[in-house]
Amino acid sequence: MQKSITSFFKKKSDATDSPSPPKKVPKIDAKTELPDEPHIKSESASPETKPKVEPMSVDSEEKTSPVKNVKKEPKDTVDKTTDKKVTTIGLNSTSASKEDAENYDPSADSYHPLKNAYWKDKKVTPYLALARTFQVIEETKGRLKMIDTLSNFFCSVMLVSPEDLVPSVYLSINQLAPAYEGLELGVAETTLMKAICKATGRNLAHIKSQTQLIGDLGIVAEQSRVSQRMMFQPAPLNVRDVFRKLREIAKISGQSKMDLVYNMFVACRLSEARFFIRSLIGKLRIGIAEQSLLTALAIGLVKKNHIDDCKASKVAEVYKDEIADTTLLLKTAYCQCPNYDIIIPAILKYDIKELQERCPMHPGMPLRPMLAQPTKGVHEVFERFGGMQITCEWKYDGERAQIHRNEKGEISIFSRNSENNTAKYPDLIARSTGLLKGDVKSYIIDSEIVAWDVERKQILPFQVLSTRKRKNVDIEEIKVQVCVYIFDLLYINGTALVTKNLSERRKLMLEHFQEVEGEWKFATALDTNDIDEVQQFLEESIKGNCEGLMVKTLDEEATYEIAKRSRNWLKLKKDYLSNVGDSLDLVVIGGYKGKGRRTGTYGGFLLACYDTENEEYQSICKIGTGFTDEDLQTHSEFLGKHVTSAAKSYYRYDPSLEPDHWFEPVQVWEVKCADLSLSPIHRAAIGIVDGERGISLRFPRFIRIRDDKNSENATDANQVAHMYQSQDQVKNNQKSSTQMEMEDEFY
Ligand SMILES: Nc1ncnc2c1ncn2[C@@H]1O[C@H](COP(=O)(O)OP(=O)(O)OP(=O)(O)O)[C@@H](O)[C@H]1O
Ligand SMILES: [Mg+2]
Ligand SMILES: [Mg+2]
Repeated sequence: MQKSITSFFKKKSDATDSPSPPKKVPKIDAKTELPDEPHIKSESASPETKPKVEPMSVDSEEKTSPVKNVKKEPKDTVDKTTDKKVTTIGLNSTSASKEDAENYDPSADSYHPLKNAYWKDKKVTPYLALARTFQVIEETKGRLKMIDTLSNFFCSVMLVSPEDLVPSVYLSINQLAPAYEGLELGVAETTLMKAICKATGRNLAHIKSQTQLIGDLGIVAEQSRVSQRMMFQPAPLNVRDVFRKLREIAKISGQSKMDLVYNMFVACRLSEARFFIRSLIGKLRIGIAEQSLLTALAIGLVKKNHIDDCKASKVAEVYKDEIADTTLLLKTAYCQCPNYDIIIPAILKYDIKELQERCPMHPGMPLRPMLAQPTKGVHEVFERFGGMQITCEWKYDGERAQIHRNEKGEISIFSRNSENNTAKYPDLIARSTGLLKGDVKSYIIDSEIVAWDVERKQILPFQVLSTRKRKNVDIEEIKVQVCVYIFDLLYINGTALVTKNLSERRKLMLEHFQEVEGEWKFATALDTNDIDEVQQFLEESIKGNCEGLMVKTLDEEATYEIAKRSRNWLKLKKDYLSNVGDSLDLVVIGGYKGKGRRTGTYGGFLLACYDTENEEYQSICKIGTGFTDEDLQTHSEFLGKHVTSAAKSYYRYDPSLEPDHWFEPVQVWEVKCADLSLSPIHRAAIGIVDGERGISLRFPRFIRIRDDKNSENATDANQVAHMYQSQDQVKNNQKSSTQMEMEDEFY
């Protein structure tokens, strides 16, 4: 263990001591070729090395639509706005030419989603059009431009080949199915390298060394294709076939998997090879996150609605309000129905205003959980709720679990993050019928799973739960027993309850379910509006091994707000009521090499919060406290596997903070601090509280890894601003404590 970390540091530190320029992605054009290895000439490759091309199935329409049958478009549809940058398509010509395909550019200002959709005659979206879209997105800096480009492509698909919208969307986020189904590609790089060798006649050592040099097998694959002359060109790929085949590849293994990859790869042209290979590796590298994708879809839809009276590039300005409304409706529907197979046909068929009712929640499909806001004491709770009826529940410190049962009696368990945790809890499934009372066919309950000491009949700390195995759990081998504390009911026997008030939901919960000692319990609750009783209940919750209380409205403003961090659920924690009120969950983006006792591991780290609006990570503090030696070993080993050669374009930081190594945004840590202050260096929440200064944490301390949160669920910039503003000293005199800011020293 120790050895591998030391050698990792040695290798990496060599690289950092004599910095080499960041690996650049070479621009590809038809003339770019990798230098041929001396013993292989691709054009005169021997018959053995020459790929045997087995073209994949071709859409029948493509085979049978002879150019002469394609109707000429009337001349009066000429798009006067089209400039030279984009090839005008299908206006005077009878069909899309090779050039149309190769020059396809949905980022051009003059792009017209209908006229520039060069595949409109065939109504089947070429994979090359999608690959070209990815290619221009990869070269685009700004997020808005990126979204706009994607929306242009989506709009074209909506107009001319709507059947391809679902596969296009999945391919854009590199998913094969809804995230909660957990169908993943992740083909090993060596398997892909072998397929590339076989298809291009290059040898493995060459492909490996090029990949090391360039840092991206996708680019290497593309360059290898460029220099390869084929005996005959297989039929062009299209989006729906590629998607279908990728799903197939994910489900099979061994030689047939390898063959399928090979058959697809030989049919790739130009940048198709790059993105096809990247899809298989599982990293598309174009940075389209879920929220950007939903926005792009919404804009695409508005562009489609106004295709006749507005140039695509102007739609964003002219129909600003409609875009905002559409985006909100789409994102809201996605929170209760995170499934593009359902949402996309619905947006194509119905008015967007009907989306929510057309895509209802149902068991088996996770919904985004309602979240709570922090408070710093009982007084703040009463200030907020005034005379409203409230209830206090113990706040259990385990793992959030949304437990679903569908009509067929199948149970699924989802994490806070909508990940499918069903395989982690076969014990819960085995005992799930004990919970039912009366006639229950389907349900969705909201709960917290905690580790349970069977002998002492008491709750165990979170740390114990986190040692439980995650995958392929065998019920006989379970060491950590769990008890589920149920606190809400969201769906029962075919009816969604989210629009009902908590008191009603709770009544139904008590009616349909029963407690089983040490297995299923209702969260301990107290309905009271007496401040002393709340205080006392808080003390009791701590004695009962809980973190504090959740205080919730019962009858007024008491619906279940999907995906919202609601003011109607307040957290009241005992542990750090003092100044900050809550811990933060932050993303590790960089590491500083340790000195002295910490030599050989990282000694400190750079942390960031996530700004959901700009989709960027903003530095918030350096941290070097709270780690055991073992923690540092574990972190260094894990993060060492996620080092990147440069900061991501979506990291915001001051150059003075430059760490020894940058990391991919792959891990979230829970961190406590003494307080938050304005900072001239850090960028968290910049522009929200102060135009030029961000916010940083003073005396940050590592608490634990948050495996149940992904980087985009990290504490958001708005939450940071809110936490800063609600500190007593800020509220009292609104003055910053910049001078007090200190950097931790790492030893
Ligand atoms: N009675 C309860 N009602 C609601 N949530 C509860 C209850 N008991 C425990 N919890 C847990 O408390 C969480 C809310 O507080 P917590 O500080 O743990 O949030 P978190 O997971 O860190 O997320 P965030 O900080 O984003 O709110 C819920 O997500 C749930 O997992
Ligand atoms: Mg928690
Ligand atoms: Mg928290």
